[in-house]
Amino acid sequence: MDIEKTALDGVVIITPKRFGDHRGFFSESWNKSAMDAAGLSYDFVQDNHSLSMTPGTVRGLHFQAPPRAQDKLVRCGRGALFDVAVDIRKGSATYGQWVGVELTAENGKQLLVPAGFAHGFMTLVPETEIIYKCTDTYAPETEGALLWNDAEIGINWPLDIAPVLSDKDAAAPGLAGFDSPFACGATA
Ligand SMILES: Cc1cn([C@H]2C[C@H](O)[C@@H](COP(=O)(O)OP(=O)(O)O[C@H]3O[C@@H](C)C(=O)[C@@H](O)[C@H]3O)O2)c(=O)[nH]c1=O
Repeated sequence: MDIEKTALDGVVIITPKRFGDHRGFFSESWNKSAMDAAGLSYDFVQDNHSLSMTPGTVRGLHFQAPPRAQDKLVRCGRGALFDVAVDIRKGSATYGQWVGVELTAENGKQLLVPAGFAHGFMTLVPETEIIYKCTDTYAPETEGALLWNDAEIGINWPLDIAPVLSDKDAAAPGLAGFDSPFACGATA
C-alpha cells in the first residue's frame, strides 16, 4: 500500500498493492489493521456506489454537517473520474483550497476525503462507477453543497464541456457568504 500526502493536510492518496496473475489482479481495497497502523483510523459504516453514464457528469461539491459529518474513502470501480476535496474548515490555513486526483479502474488509486472537506467529482469517460466508504450514514437533513464551478474555489476541471448536473447541484451556492459548519481540526 502506498500513501501519498497532498497539499491539503489530511487528504491522502492511497494506492493498495495489486497482485496480478494470469486471471487479472487481487487487491485489498480496505484493510482496517493496515490503515490503523499507518495512522489512518476510520470506522466506515456505509458504502456508496453510483454510476454516471455521460463523461462530464459532475456530482458535488457535497458534505454532511457535524454531528453527521462523513470521512470518505473514494475509488473508481469502472471508467475514470477526477475526484476533488475542498477545504471548508473555518480558520484553516488552506480554507477554500482544493486538490484533485484522477481515479481510474486501472490505477486503483483512492482518495481519502476527511470531514471538513467538501467532496465532488467529474467523470471522464462513459459509464463510470464510483465507490466510496463513509464514516456516518446518510442524513439528508445535514447535507450541504457548494457550487462545482465557483470562481472563488477555482477548480481546474479536466473536461471543458457543459456538465451533467443534478438540479440541486446546479443551484448550489458559492463560497461567498458561505457559513461553514466546520471548525479547523474538526473530525467526523
Ligand atoms: C448520498 C445518498 C443519497 N441517497 C439517495 C437520495 C437521492 O434520492 C438519490 C441521489 O442522491 P444525490 O443526488 O444526493 O446523489 P449524489 O449527487 O451522487 O450525492 C453524492 O455525491 C458525492 C459527491 C458525495 O460525496 C456523496 O456523499 C453524495 O453526496 O440517492 C441515499 O439514499 N443515500 C445516500 O447516502
